[in-house]
Amino acid sequence: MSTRTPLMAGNWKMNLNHLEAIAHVQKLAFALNDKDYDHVEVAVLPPFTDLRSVQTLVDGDKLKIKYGAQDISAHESGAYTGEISGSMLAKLKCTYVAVGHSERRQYHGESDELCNTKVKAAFQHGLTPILCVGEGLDVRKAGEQVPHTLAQLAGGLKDVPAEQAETIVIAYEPVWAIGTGEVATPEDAQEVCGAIRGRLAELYSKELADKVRIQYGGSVKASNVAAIMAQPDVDGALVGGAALDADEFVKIVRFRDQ
Ligand SMILES: O=C(CO)COP(=O)(O)O
Repeated sequence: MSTRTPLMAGNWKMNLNHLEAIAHVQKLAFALNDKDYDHVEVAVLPPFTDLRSVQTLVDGDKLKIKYGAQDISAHESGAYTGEISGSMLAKLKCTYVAVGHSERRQYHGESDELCNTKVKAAFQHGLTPILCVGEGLDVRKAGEQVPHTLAQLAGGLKDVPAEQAETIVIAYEPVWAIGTGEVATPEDAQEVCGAIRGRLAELYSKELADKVRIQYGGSVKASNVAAIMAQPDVDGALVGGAALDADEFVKIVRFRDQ
């Protein structure tokens, strides 16, 4: 029996301004009750411009919802126009930061090397990286999803010490299943999430691998979350579109009831 607490995280992507963010988090806070948090952790990853508003709400009302950013600069500070540093995110009491989301890799050319620097920057500031990995459709069609994803995993974790790596969250997000309505089957998700855990055991130790939470992401909704969560190596979901609907996201958090 796994002792890993599932992490249900909403990646809002470039949606919801800071006023909408407040309304959305208030809806989540109103709908979720203490019991919901007994067996699951809930987090939102809003745009940078929303973080201060979300922090004020979470702090002020002592909410159990955690929050984080969708990206982090590889740099510390200085002349890096448009970048947001780890220390800025830590100052806003972010818990999580997504690193290497496929949309960053695809549209902003982020390499495994850059993701590795960002993972280290996150740890340096006490943030927990959610390292996103996963294959595109061409790789899936060639049957190369496991080696492809494991190479991204190893690249992102290069030279990351065990005491940090054991706290990381890995999000397996097959690119062909993101925003397409095309959800991977629970068996597809398990195949790669299981392989990720196996590689973590090789890179570090079995004990460490057993502690790391591995999320699945890609068209997760209330109607498919339970089957995905039933897989032994899936420890949560990174939810895009469905996280923008508070009622739907609450149902995802309550995956045991679905
Ligand atoms: O990219 C995702 C989460 O990071 C998944 O997005 P969708 O849930 O919209 O497919």
